Amino acid sequence: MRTSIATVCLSGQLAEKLHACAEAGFDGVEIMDADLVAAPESPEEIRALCARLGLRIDMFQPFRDAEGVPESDFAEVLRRAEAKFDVMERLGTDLMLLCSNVATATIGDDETLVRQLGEFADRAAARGIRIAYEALAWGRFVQDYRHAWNLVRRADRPNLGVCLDSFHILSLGLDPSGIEQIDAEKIFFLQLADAPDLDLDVLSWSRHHRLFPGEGSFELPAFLSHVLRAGYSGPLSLEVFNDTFRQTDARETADHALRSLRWLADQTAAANGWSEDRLQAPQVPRGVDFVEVAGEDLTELDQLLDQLGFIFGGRHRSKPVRLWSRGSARVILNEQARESQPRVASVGMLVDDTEAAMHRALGIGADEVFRRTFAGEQRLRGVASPDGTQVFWSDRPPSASWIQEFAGGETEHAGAAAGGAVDHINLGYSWERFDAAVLFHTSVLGLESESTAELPGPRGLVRSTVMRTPDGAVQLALNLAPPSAPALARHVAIRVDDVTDVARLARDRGLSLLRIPQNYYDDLGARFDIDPAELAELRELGLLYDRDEHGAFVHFYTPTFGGVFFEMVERRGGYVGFGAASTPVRLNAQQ
Ligand SMILES: O=C(O)c1ccc(O)c(O)c1
Ligand SMILES: [Mg+2]
Repeated sequence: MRTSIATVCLSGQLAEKLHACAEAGFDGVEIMDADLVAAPESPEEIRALCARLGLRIDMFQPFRDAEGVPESDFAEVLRRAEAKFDVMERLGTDLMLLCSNVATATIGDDETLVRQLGEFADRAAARGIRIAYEALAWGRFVQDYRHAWNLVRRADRPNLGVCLDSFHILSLGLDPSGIEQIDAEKIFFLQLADAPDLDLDVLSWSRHHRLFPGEGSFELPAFLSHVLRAGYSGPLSLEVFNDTFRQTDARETADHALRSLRWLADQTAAANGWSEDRLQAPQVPRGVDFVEVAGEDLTELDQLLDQLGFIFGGRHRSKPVRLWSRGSARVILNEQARESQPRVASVGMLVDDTEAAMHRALGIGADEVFRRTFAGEQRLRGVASPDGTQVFWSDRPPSASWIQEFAGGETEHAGAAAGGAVDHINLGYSWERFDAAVLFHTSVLGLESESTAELPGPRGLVRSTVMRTPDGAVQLALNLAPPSAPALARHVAIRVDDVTDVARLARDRGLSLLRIPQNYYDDLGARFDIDPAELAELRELGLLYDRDEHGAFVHFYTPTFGGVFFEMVERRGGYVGFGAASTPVRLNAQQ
């Protein structure tokens, strides 16, 4: 599989983009005309730079508004084209992307389109250039790839083929299986992009909201399967117009982009039983082994965990690290951190095979992390997620030999007796890293995106996407902070049998829970036909409440310590949500 990427995906000037693509490991690039026009380097210098970086210029793109024009205007189209053929010659690339006409077409009959495409191709042929014709979803007369293919077939020129772009095909809901009817040698190029489900005009959707494969809702492995079954063997190229990636560090985006292609190639190969491009299958986590909070001084968190009924599991024998547990929920407090603010530094995942999990992660392109260990200590293997939070793997069942490294606490039995488990972990991301985080959790951990909600907070809308294992054993909520708001604190939610009990215990031990306004309880009474005694108890303890068709959810939040807080939850019946309705109240209370 050769990999390529359109320069339009990245931020910066053209030369910077090319460096980023090469460093990430792409084989080639599609150079966007506008990027070249704005570059200080000549086409010859860009050509030399690409050669030095080992990047092939796979395509020059796009040429617009050529076909379907009155004959009197077509001479001008050809004059423009010749000027760009000159540029391509200087760049040393022979493939030009021609988009279907969106602006100047006034003639929509196929005879005219075929004749003009043929003439355009003949001019290109005289220069040794090939033309890849792409149906844009908002083209004036040509929007459907099957229409574009039909015109190309009828024009019947050896140097005229089609460019397939997953966005234009899947955004219109076209059946991609027709791709298999296209002659393999006539698929000149393939552009790949994912996108979220949006009810938006297709032009704005395409220009602002495309995503890398694995981050949106298109069925890209199925799409790519059709293209490969058709016999396409050219590069897999990413063309992602996205406001966020245009602003983020080009190096980071290029790495992120290549990971998305590795994921897609692997998924596609797996779906078809092909052995090429296969990675180690993901080790879907069976549960959370531990959550590590790091900070300079975590004594307040020792107190907090004690108030929440966690049992002290001891001190690490060689590091300033302490263990607390409640049922199967284990929290590690690590004071080796350089930064003073407490934060969620790592999450341990229980898997069947840690080596396989590591292999998978490295195959996708994640970066391995190293922790200093001493003789006789278990060396945990793991990788950094896009924002630096580390993910470690532990073998299941929790043989947890690392637990033996802690001494001086209560027995593990005491911790187990307290009862509890990690229900979910809520991770806040800045706007630049959110999509990369979705891809990381999809591709490395094998989690699936569930629902996305937008919740009003005092500093703007917070977008929240739930990702979980198919069996729900690991549930993460990925939250996207509004761009101007401070970083979102992260939290760990612990599921207990009786949250009311835990709240009373915590209060008796001196913990002040997050203060919930009385208006919230008045509103609860309006939203639900709730037993007055129960409502009074919720109000008295400061508990939050939600209900769905399966059951109820009762929960409370602790105050925030630096970048971390805890939530204690009780699920009654088969309640499946996360109490999203009370999130705006929580965000305001935390202000
Ligand atoms: O939005 C556009 O103009 C545009 C240009 C080139 C492409 O390949 C494409 O898919 C869209
Ligand atoms: Mg395209």
